[in-house]
Amino acid sequence: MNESPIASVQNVSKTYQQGSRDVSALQDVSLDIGQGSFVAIMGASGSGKSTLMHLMCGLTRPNAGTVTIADQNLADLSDRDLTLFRRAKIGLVFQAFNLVPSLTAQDNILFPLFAAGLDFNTTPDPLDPDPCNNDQKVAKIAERLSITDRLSHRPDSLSGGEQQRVAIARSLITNPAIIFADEPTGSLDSDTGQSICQLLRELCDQQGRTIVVVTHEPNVAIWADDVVVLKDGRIIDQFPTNSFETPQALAAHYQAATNTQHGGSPPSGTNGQINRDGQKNAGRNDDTFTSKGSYELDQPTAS
Ligand SMILES: Nc1ncnc2c1ncn2[C@@H]1O[C@H](COP(=O)(O)OP(=O)(O)OP(=O)(O)O)[C@@H](O)[C@H]1O
Repeated sequence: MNESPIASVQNVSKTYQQGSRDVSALQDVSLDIGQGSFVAIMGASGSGKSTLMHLMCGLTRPNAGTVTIADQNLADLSDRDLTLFRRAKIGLVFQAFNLVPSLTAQDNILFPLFAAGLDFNTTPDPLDPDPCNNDQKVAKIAERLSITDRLSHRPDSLSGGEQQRVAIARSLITNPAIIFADEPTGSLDSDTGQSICQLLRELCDQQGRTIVVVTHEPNVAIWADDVVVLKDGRIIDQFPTNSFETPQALAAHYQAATNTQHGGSPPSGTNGQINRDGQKNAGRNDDTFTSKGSYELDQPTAS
């Protein structure tokens, strides 16, 4: 990684309070994500994937360690400023799409722009070399995502794949520094899921987008550049996907990593940005928290 990472997690630990018990979700995790890379975070249920993603999104704060996104240490932001930062700099994509049912696709896509206090009708997007107003911006993104003819439709008249494309368009509208996708194909059939993966890959390759995907699925992870494996709140392995020709081969390596106490064989091609540690049992024992689609969404509840 030649330049400073777009996302940096350093020695981060997160413990949840559950009644009188402490539940350790992450232990001394360090991870750097380079600008323009596509990273998949894998791990069994309860391994800490969503917690790590929430920390990087600023949806929750660590008990120890630092999270830096686009050169901003999130600990230096008040809750309000953190919300504003998240709206402007971070794109979120969810398994359940989380579109507002009463809004058209066009208005769903535009929503984060207004939530972030941006308006390309009055102030051109400084990050876009081709100045355009709000509608032109939506049109441009929609064309890239092949949803131009769906913009006037509400979510209930869109297929699952189209809804996820709208959700990805929504995540792009503010030109975020990084896009986080939590099980983005989890509600889709396998072919549609693969087309969404291909789209994410193209956004990375063609537009230099930085993409972090949380997934259980090797056939999603194989589209990434690198896979980070969590087990019991620790990173136990990190490997580039180009060593694997098929999702099955990737799955075999992943299984080997998670079945051994300290992870799989030393990852080839790692860049020293990942700390790998042994395991510590955290266990999953809380049902007050749902990792899928339960985030603070910065958008209105459907009426
Ligand atoms: N709000 C919370 N309160 C108490 N414990 C929590 C809370 N959130 C997560 N945990 C616990 O932290 C650990 C990590 O949870 P996390 O949701 O990050 O795992 P995950 O890998 O994303 O799981 P899944 O794949 O099932 O979504 C688990 O033991 C979980 O029970």
